[in-house]
Amino acid sequence: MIRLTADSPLSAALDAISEPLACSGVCAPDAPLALVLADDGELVVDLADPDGTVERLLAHAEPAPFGDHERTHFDPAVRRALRLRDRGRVRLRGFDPARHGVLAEVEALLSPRERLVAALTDVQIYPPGGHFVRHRDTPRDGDMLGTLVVLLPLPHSGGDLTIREGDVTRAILRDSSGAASDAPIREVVHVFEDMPEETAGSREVRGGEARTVPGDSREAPPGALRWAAFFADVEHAIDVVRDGHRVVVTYALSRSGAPREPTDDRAAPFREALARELAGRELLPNGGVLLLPCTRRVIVPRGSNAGPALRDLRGLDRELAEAGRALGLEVRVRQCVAASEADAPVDLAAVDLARLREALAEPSLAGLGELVTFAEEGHVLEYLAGGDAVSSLAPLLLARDGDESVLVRARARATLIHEACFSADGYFGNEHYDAWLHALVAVEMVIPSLAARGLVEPEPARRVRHAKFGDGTVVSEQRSDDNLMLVVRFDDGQERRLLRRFLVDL
Ligand SMILES: O=C(O)CCC(=O)C(=O)O
Ligand SMILES: [Fe+2]
Repeated sequence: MIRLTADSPLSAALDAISEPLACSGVCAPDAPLALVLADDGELVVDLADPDGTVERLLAHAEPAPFGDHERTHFDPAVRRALRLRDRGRVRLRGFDPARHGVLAEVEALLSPRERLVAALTDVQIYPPGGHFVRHRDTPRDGDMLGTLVVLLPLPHSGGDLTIREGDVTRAILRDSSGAASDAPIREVVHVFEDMPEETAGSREVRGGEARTVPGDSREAPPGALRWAAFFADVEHAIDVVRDGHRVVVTYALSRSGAPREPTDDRAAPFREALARELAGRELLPNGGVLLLPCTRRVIVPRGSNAGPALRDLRGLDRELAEAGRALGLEVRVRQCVAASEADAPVDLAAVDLARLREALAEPSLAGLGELVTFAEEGHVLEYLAGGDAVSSLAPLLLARDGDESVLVRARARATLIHEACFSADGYFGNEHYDAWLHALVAVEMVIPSLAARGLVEPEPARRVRHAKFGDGTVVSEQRSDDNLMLVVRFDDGQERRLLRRFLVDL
């Protein structure tokens, strides 16, 4: 197994591509805002009477829980918020993610090849002191890709929605205190993983790569809606609300099955580097498999026997897989296990090996069973304690000897399959999960040998002479008992099998 590190052209090309994680924007409602309840009228969002609005909402609310493994808990230290009792059946009048073009924006960034659908899942009210600690959203099913949060225009301060990736935390949805006053009404900010902190969450866009929705750039009126969308596996948190009530409507964003044409060629630098490598002689000369650890997790059903497919890859990972296919390579997905993120030191005492063993025994993770032993022997723990900069066990665990190369990816957001097993500061979904797991995967690209790539020089023809048959070209050599025989195609067109000693080299 070979590790292609950051100084290799492929790894360098990969790491130079920035990965979008989230986007946020502002848009105007197209009707007076109201939450339409399933069978009990509607809750009007009255901008002239925010207190009355909140009071009406609270009358229909219940405490919001969070999920911890197979249990659902209420604990204000983790999540202090209320939610509408009718939440799954509520409709928001005045805004629709598809109608307002928000869905199209999110697709362009987070799901370039597949249309998304947005399902309203929750209406949450954070009172003063309300918050939600760092967590990832519990997948509702294998199609869930991200979360869209729409902030209702009710005055409050604090309660920023922040995302964290690697060691960078940024606000993607801020309180309404004046923030929207000079915002163009339809401008959308794309948040890239390596976007400098000072531009994050502001309206500045990153040179060339972020797009602004065409259209008017009027001042945002006071009733504008601010929204943010992010991958569901991105860690996020709601800071403490200082004053007022923060009210958000959240939508699950799921893959719809309908294809979409990508609007940008994000993977181009990698595809071009790979094309150059395939034309050269260094990469897997005897053929083999190139492994790219993914940055986004995929969602697999617990207990399923089928591993993830290409379609299950998210964001840039999918684009990279398609880049391999565009070059004619066979591309597959391999499940793997990797360490917790390097910047989040693992509390070794908190590691629950029994849980890890249980997770790895999942049929969908078949083949990873030996890792249980690996973990039990303490290797995983040693590795985690080492805080390897690559933050991935992938290079250690994925590859078979000999015919495989692992591309080391600086931003492989490698996390244990069942990160609850290893997370020192907890993993909290919105509800408990009982059927779906986040899993780390790698893209496998089958690299043909140099010969199959047409890069092997044909052996120069070997000419011989026979006293009777004249000159000919050696086709093959055969050993018969102790005699060396040559098969020769003579210039008269006949092939003959003759003892070596009756032939002279020319
Ligand atoms: O309140 C928000 O902005 C997001 C809420 C959230 O993270 C969740 O419901 O999982
Ligand atoms: Fe969340």
